[in-house]
Amino acid sequence: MAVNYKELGLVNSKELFAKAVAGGYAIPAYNFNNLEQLQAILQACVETKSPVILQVSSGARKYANATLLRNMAKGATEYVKELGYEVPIVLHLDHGDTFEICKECIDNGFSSVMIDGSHHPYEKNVELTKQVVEYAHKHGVTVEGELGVLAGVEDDVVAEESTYTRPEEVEDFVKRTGVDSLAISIGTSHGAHKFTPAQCTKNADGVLVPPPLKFEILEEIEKRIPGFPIVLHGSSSVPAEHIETINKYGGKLDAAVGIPEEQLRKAAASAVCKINIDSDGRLAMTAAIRKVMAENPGEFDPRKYLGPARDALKVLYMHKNNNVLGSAGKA
Ligand SMILES: O=C(CO)COP(=O)(O)O
Ligand SMILES: O=C[C@H](O)COP(=O)(O)O
Ligand SMILES: [Zn+2]
Ligand SMILES: [Zn+2]
Repeated sequence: MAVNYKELGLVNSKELFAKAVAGGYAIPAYNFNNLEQLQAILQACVETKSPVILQVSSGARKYANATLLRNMAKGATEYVKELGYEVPIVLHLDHGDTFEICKECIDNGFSSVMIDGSHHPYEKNVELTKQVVEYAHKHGVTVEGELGVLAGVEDDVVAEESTYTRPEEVEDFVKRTGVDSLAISIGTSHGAHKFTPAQCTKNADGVLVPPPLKFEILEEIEKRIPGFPIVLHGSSSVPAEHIETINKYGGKLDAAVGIPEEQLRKAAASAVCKINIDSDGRLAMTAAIRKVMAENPGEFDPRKYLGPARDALKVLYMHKNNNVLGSAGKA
């Protein structure tokens, strides 16, 4: 039996995006796969009074099970009330790649889906996206499409190099598909290894600074579809402190450089109204777990390392909402 998102207390992204574009901030889209990640996201968003998009990838769906996920989302809407502030929650499919997976999510309580047809030729992308939009809109579900390909790994697909979004395509794509938001490629990429040190320069403090995002492409896109909600994937900043902690306690993560927060702030102030962050959370969790494991080798109660991991995640998400995305206080 199909379950509509409204029965779970969720909202779609329509109104949140309109406010975010007008207000010059971005809604956080944080990926989750388990209980601790969900708790951290919700606690952080309630404390900062930020709307939130809970993102689930195909891999996360396989990992967590559709029935459990649906009930976790329902639990999320009740949990935030218990925490004392009812922030709006969107349950979003991240990188859906077929009509079938989008339909399955829509029928299982998701309030928003991404159909990522960007790996197909343009006309096929239009056709696939339009098919998803037609089904989704019948159920009040909002749809994110994508033009341009990000480098990095997404759901087991590895793109060696990015292909920037072609501004001359966006107007036609948005008109013909009816999508509610558009993910673009302007130099971000998925994963922790976005840039090699060789691609970066060192600033006065010795910090590696990667080449800037292609803001000129974003500006050109905004000119062609003014006020239309734009989404930025691959927006982890890869904090050096987490890399250092991971490596200090037995890990081996070399040469990981992400998107500087300054650039994300600039993007959030524009028509970019959804910023996707997953890798930073993975790093914060892993750093906390490695530290506990190394300092307490006799520990075998998962709560003793997942608890600190959850706390570290919460600190990270509060920082993003307060200082990077500008979403704090907007719920
Ligand atoms: O875009 C993402 C999820 O769709 C996540 O990007 P990061 O790997 O930079 O966190
Ligand atoms: O786009 C990629 C997201 O970070 C999700 O990653 P995943 O497919 O490993 O769950
Ligand atoms: Zn893609
Ligand atoms: Zn992504």
